[in-house]
Parts: sequence; structure tokens; C-alpha cells
Amino acid sequence: MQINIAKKAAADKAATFIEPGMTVGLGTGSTAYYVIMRIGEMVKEGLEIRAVATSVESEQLAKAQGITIVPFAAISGIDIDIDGADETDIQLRLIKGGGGALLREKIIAAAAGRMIVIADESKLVSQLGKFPLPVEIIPFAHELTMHQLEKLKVAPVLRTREGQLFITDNGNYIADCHIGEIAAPEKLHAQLNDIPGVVENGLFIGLASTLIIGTDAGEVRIYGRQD
Ligand SMILES: O=C[C@H](O)[C@H](O)[C@H](O)COP(=O)(O)O
Repeated sequence: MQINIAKKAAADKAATFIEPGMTVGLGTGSTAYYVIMRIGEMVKEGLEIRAVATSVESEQLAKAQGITIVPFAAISGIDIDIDGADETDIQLRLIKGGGGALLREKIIAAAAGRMIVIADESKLVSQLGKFPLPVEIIPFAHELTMHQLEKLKVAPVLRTREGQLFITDNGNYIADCHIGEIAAPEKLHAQLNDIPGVVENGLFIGLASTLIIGTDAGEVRIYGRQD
């Protein structure tokens, strides 16, 4: 596999914020892949941490790297969560869920003392919305839920994979909403989650405190909390 220098640079920097004894939230996606690999190296070098994962895929990758995954019943909190994003603005508002992991990602981000977002430069936008906003909906009467989404004029399209409906780790569907520029993300977030049948949407607002952008030259820029 060809290494993505920008994603790896952001991930390697994020891993430096991990301290011994921490409980770490592991994100999902091609950028989170690099941080899981880096944490795996650190564990092999003697770092003692425990982790929880935001997807089955990340849990399997972490275990394969020797990272200890603990059950949620065994922890009282999460010190740090490191995850990617499909889009981020300068205020650290995010669109997530391109890989379908948004619900578990948001549960873990909300429970974490700190969320660090890692991304390459292409993810940093002046206004959210070019990337279709993923909305997780339950299968029961999903046709009705889709009608409710249509009333909001968000142009929802049920996600498919290889001709079949995409199913999340939670057994739900994803409606990708083709909105264009989202003028008021906070308002839209509330409107979407007000629809019965919507489990969660991919707008992450007020959750991230640090954004690490990696560049193709292998450098990083940090936004938000720096320490
Ligand atoms: O559901 C997937 C997650 O929200 C990912 O964090 C997001 O899609 C970014 O993934 P990637 O780093 O592969 O662009």
C-alpha cells in the first residue's frame, strides 16, 4: 500500500498526545488507520494504554496491532479520541460518516475528555456541505423517514454497496443528504435529529477541540487546543 504522507503526518502528530495509562478512542477510516498503526508501534515499544473502537473494522485492526481493546463496562471515561473527518471547517465543525461509522464515532467523541481530528488538507473547507451528509436511520419504516428528510429539502439518497443497501455496524441504513453549502449547521443538526427514525446525523458540532491537518510535505498545522 502506498503511504499517504499527509494523513500519516497528522496521525503521527496526534499520537504524541497519548500518555501512558490513558483510555483512547480509536476512530474509523483511512486516516484513523494511520493512528491505529502508530499506536500499535508505541504499544510494541512499551506504551501501556487501553482503547475502545468506533467500528468493528477499527477494533479488528487495533487487536491485530496488539492494542488492548476493553469492554465499555470496564471504563468510566475516555481520555482522548482520535478520529478522521470527511469535512471540517475552521471552527472544528465536522461532517463524518463517509464510512458509515458516525453513530459509534459520535458516542465515543461525546464521552471523551478530548477529541482530536486528523485530516489531510483536502478536508478543510470554508463551508460544510459539499460532502453529502450521512444520516443514520433505522430500517423500520425507513421509507417514511426518507419522506421526512425530503421535506427538509436535503435530497437524501439511501446508501448502497455492491447493489445492496449499506448496513451500519448497528444494523441501520445511511441516507446521504446532498445539501450543498450548509448555512446553519447547528439548526440542521437539530432538525435532522428531531425526525423519529433518525438515529444520528454526521454533523459533529462542539465535539472536536483540536484539528491536525497534515500536508503532502509531511508537515502539520494545528488548530484549536495546542497542548
Ligand atoms: O464513517 C467514517 C468516519 O466518519 C471517517 O472518520 C470519515 O469518513 C473520514 O474517513 P477518511 O479518513 O477515510 O477520509
